[in-house]
Order: sequence, then structure tokens, then C-alpha cells
Amino acid sequence: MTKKEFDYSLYLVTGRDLLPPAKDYLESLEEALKGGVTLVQVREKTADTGEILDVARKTKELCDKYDVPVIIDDRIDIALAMGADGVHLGQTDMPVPIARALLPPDTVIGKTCNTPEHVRVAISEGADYVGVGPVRGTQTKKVKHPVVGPRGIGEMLQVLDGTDVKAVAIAGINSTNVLHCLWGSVSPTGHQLDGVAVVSDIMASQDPYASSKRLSDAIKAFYRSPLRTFSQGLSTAPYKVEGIKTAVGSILRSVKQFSPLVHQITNNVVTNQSANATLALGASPIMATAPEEMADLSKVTGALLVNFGTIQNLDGMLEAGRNTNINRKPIVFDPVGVGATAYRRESAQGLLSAWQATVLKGNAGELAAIANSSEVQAKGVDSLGQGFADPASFVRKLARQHRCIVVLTGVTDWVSDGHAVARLSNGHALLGEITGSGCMVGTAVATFCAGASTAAAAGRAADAEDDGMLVRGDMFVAAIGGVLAITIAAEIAAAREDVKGSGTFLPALIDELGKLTAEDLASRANIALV
Ligand SMILES: Nc1ncnc2c1ncn2[C@@H]1O[C@H](COP(=O)(O)OP(=O)(O)O)[C@@H](O)[C@H]1O
Ligand SMILES: Cc1ncsc1CCOP(=O)(O)O
Repeated sequence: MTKKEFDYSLYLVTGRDLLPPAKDYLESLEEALKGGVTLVQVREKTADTGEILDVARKTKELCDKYDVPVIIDDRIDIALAMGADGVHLGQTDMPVPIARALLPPDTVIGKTCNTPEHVRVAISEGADYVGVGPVRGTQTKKVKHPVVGPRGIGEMLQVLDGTDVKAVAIAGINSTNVLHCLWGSVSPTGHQLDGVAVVSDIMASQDPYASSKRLSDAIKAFYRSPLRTFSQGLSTAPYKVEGIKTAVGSILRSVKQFSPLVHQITNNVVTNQSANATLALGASPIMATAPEEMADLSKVTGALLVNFGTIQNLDGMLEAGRNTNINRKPIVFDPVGVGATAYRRESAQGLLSAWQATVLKGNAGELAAIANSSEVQAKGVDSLGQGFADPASFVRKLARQHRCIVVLTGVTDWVSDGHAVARLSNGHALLGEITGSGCMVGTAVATFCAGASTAAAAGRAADAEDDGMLVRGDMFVAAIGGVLAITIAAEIAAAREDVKGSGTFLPALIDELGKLTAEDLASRANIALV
């Protein structure tokens, strides 16, 4: 018998205990259905059997009016008694094959999975879909398993490659983080979620119609969007060197035209030179660290830089990134010295799963630590040795893994969107002799990302349909532009007669950044696409 085809995109899991005072269950459910819920799971943990059966029947009657299927959590007897379309089983519930033998053959069976191994077992047991999570912490249910974040969801989705088992993510998903969840969970093989399961954002809402509609609009926009990375090279013609040279110049012009605010949480070694580099490029720096101000700031900034060279404000970094994702602005993450301590490694993983970085930037030692590779070693904030044997493959793979643009710095710099790889051969040895040159590259990349995304936003009609993009503008080109700005300004500065060494080089570099033009970038850029 053929299985029922469900639309898993906005999967509501009920919980009558979450209803706000004076809200009736069926009334809330109907509003949610009108708002765009596509599938409903009746989840009743404490009521008596008779009451659960009554709620399930009434739920089915209402959902039938909207042609929305009903799944029963755990209780096969209830599912049988009221003719449910499916059942959902937890890891400690009835095994899938036994449930399958008891239920009508067209019943859809879902299974909760918290690890890739759980997913493997669910496939072998014949589950029709998996509920994967927890994506983030939630008030709804005590999470027994560690939060896996969107990247952990991506690892589970990859196990589903080649099967027709569907997947929805669960735990802590709401309209402010749903795009991050959908976007960040696409596996390196391109496997994406079939939907998201939502509980409290709808059930605890005073206005379940508005809550569901917000979620439904964002989800539909995501599935409509053809773009799957922060670059535009996939949807249009392949990148060409000449096109990149022109595009970085127009981003520099946008930086000067819009003078976007570039929010930087950076280390106390480089704060001043980073703020001055931002000003020199024509943008406006704000170095703010308090978690309490992140929601306000992220509404008005052009981009965020998180550089954790001297971690003192992890909560501020978490809040800043979450809010910047909500406002769909670019985030550049520079995990300075990440390999040096366990605290830095754990903090980097925490940040990378709390929000979606647009650009991940580091030297070889730092990116090796992020990738769990022992190929390159580090000493504090510095990379040791010659770097990766095959940097192009390394950056491409890391970009796919983290769903972002990767910038690998060194004597030669490498930038990838997971498909294209640019090798950038500008720069000067004096950059290696001052502290904070890598940090300044991060600042310049954030400034170019701010310029590109501000220009893209300005070019959109106020009533344009939501395109489901987490960030607008070409971030691959913006990242290249940021690297070129520092390395080309460094070449010009180093050639000056008044530059005698690293002490005189730094102010000259800031001067030359201020004078840098689109024409300088185009004429001096040494770019190869590999
Ligand atoms: N010997 C060099 N020749 C040319 N450019 C260099 C040299 N050393 C560093 N750079 C440039 O300086 C910037 C910072 O890179 P890097 O030294 O890797 O960062 P970090 O300070 O984080 O270790 C990069 O854009 C890189 O191209
Ligand atoms: C020395 C130092 N210590 C903590 S942050 C920092 C600056 C690192 O700068 P960069 O990574 O750009 O060389």
C-alpha cells in the first residue's frame, strides 16, 4: 500500500498545558491551522486514556476540515481507536516494527532521533520520518540529550541520504530562529530538512494565527529560495576573476556611500586599530559587548564581527549573533587562538551552533582546530609551519560543513563558498610582523559584508516578497574584498619611504586603507580561481 504523502513543513506538536490563560485548545488549534500549520501531532502525557481519546477525536475532526493529517504521540491504542494518520514514537516507546504490525499499513510512523546512530536504526526499522533534535534548549520538555544545534541536525540528515525517510527538526524552534535552523542544518551533501516541529511558539501564543503565519511565511520563503549558500555563484554563471575585481570595487563604493555601522566584539589587543581600520574604509565602528544591548544594536548595524582573541564576554557574543541572525545581517567569526585552550574550543563550538556565521575566518592553526584536524599546529594565536598541503580542498570542505564562506589567511589567502575557491596572493611580510593583522582582515571582511548587504537591502523594493535569505548580498565576493583591502593597502604602505619597520607600518597601513580606491583593488588584485 502506498504511504500517505504529508507536508511536513510546519508540524505542530500540541500541548494543552502550554495554552495561555483563557485560551481554548480547539480554538487555538483552528487559528494555527488557518495560519498555515501543515501537520498536527497530538501530544498528551498526563491525561487519562478517555480524555486523550476525546481530544484526539476532536483534533482529527477539526484537522480534517483543513485537510491536515493527525499523528498521535506514543499511544498506538489511541491511534487505532480514532483512525490517526500516523504515530510518533520516542526512543523508549514501542519499537517501530511492532507498531507497524499493529497499525493499518498506510499509517505513517515517526521516530525521535538524537544522534546519527539513532537515525541509522530508525531507517533500518522502517520509520517513515524522523524527528531530529534537540536543535536548541527549550522550556517545553526537559531535554535528556545534549542540544545538537543546526550542524548536529545536518549530520543526522546526511545519514538519510539515498533514503526517502523524511525529517523534521524539533526543540526550541520559533519564528525568530527558524531560518537559521533550516539554513544551518543543510548537510554538506545538500540534504535539507522537510520541515520543523514547533510547540510553544504556537501553543503558548495569545495569537496562534499570527505565530503560525510568521513561521509559515519564513518556511515557505526558505523552500522557494534557490540559493543555498551566502554567495551568488551557484544560481548565476560561475565566477570569473574580472567579475570579482569589478564587484569588490563596487562593494568598496557601497561602504563609502552607506557608511554602515560595523558592530565588533573583538579582543582588547586590537580594538583601537580595528575601529580605525573601519573608519578608514568609510564605515562606522561600534565596539559593544554587553548582552543587554544586542537586540537594539542588531537592528541598526550592517554586520557583526565576533573575534574572541580575549574572551571576556561570551554571553554578549551569543546574544549578538542570535540577534544578528534574526535581523538577517552578516556575521564574521574570527576564532582567534581557538586551538590554545579547551575553553576556546568549547566556546567556538557553542557559538557556531548558537548562530549561523556568514564568514568563518582564521589562520591555518585556527581553522585546523575548528575542523578537528591535526595537520596544522598552532602556538597561541599564531599558526606554525607551512599550512595545509591542499588548502583549496580544506577550505571548500570546511565551508560546506559550516554552511558559510571560509577565509583561510596566511602568506597566501584562500576564500571558498563551498564550491568556488579563490586564491589571493597579495600582501606584505610586514603584516606578519605586527600583532592583529589577521584581526584587521576580519574587520575589513565584516566591513565589506556590511557594505554588500546594506547595498542589497537598499536595492530591494519595500514590498518585495520574502526571499528566505538569511543574509542578502554576495558574501563570497565581500570576503575577498575585505582580504584584498588589507593586503593591497599593506603593499602600498610597505613601499612608502617613511615606513621603516613594523612600528611605522601600522599607521601607514591605516592611511593607505583610507586612500584605497576601487581602481586600486582592480589593478592590483592577484586573484586565481582554482
Ligand atoms: N609574509 C607575508 N606575505 C604577504 N602577506 C602576509 C604575510 N604574512 C601575513 N600576510 C597577510 O596578513 C594577513 C593576516 O594573515 P595571518 O598572518 O595569517 O593572520 P593572523 O595574524 O591571524 O595569524 C593575511 O591577509 C595575509 O595575507
Ligand atoms: C596577541 C593576541 N592575544 C590575544 S588576541 C591577540 C591578537 C591576535 O591578533 P592576530 O590573530 O590578528 O594576529
